[in-house]
Amino acid sequence: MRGRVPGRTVNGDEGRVEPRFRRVVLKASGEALMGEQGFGIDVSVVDRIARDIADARSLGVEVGVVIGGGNIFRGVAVASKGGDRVTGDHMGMLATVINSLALRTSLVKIGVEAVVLSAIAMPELCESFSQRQATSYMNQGKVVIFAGGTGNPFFTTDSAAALRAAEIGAEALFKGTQVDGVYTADPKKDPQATRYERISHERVMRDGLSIMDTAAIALARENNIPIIVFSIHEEGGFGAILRGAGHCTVVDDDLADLQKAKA
Ligand SMILES: Nc1ncnc2c1ncn2[C@@H]1O[C@H](COP(=O)(O)OP(=O)(O)O)[C@@H](O)[C@H]1O
Ligand SMILES: O=c1ccn([C@@H]2O[C@H](COP(=O)(O)OP(=O)(O)O)[C@@H](O)[C@H]2O)c(=O)[nH]1
Repeated sequence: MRGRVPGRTVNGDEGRVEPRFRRVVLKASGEALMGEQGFGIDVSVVDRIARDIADARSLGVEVGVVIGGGNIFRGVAVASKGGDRVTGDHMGMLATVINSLALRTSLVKIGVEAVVLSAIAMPELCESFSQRQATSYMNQGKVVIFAGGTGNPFFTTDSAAALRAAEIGAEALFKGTQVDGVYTADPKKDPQATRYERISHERVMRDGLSIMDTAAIALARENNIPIIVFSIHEEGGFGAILRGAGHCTVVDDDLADLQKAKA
């Protein structure tokens, strides 16, 4: 598989590719939503991510989405200045609700049915999360946006994404982030870092490759969920990977031999 997630060409229809996964969770970086602005939401970025999700839906893939809140607020920012971490995390979780509402708007605008289910009850804005309701909506082909993270402080939206992926029986967790995969070291700090095409959950944790928090990776591993790390900035990247092409790192314990790839 070598870092690729092969789709299957449908018999007698050379042009059509059957995606490998039927149900996935996409974790979209909150930070990415601010585009060039430095803060908040750049609607053109949200619209573009919505188009990529619509593309995945057109392949028949059921998509759940978790969006981060780093473009607006992170709890550690408060804690690092001596503030209350729990309140800061509550603010961070509210930021993810703002982003989720923005994504729902962009999806609905292009004709994709989408619902927001929040881990924190705010009935005037959206429905509350329940596993049963989420699964029901996914079965109906709606895009389900999981807002409010896990609903608990001291967690991240990466953990929320792994949790929701396990709850709804997703076959893969796509982490759409600032970089195009998992590297031997942080590529933003080490220009010599090289990208893995495939690597195990175990190795990511053992080598401290901080592409995702350890709790999220451990949860995905325990539930045999592969993590596909790719760049959320690459237009069409999500769909390309689902079709068996694209640029990513596959994190999966089923992949016996670990290979370092050339970038
Ligand atoms: N070994 C690594 N491979 C890839 N990225 C890494 C690695 N170590 C640290 N990073 C950094 O992790 C960042 C992604 O994590 P995070 O900030 O949680 O992103 P997100 O905004 O998607 O939640 C990347 O921008 C990258 O600079
Ligand atoms: O289950 C969760 C998920 C998120 N957060 C808070 O929400 C912020 C935004 O989420 P995250 O940092 O994961 O966003 P991203 O890095 O993906 O933009 C976090 O920093 C936390 O403060 C939290 O407390 N619990």
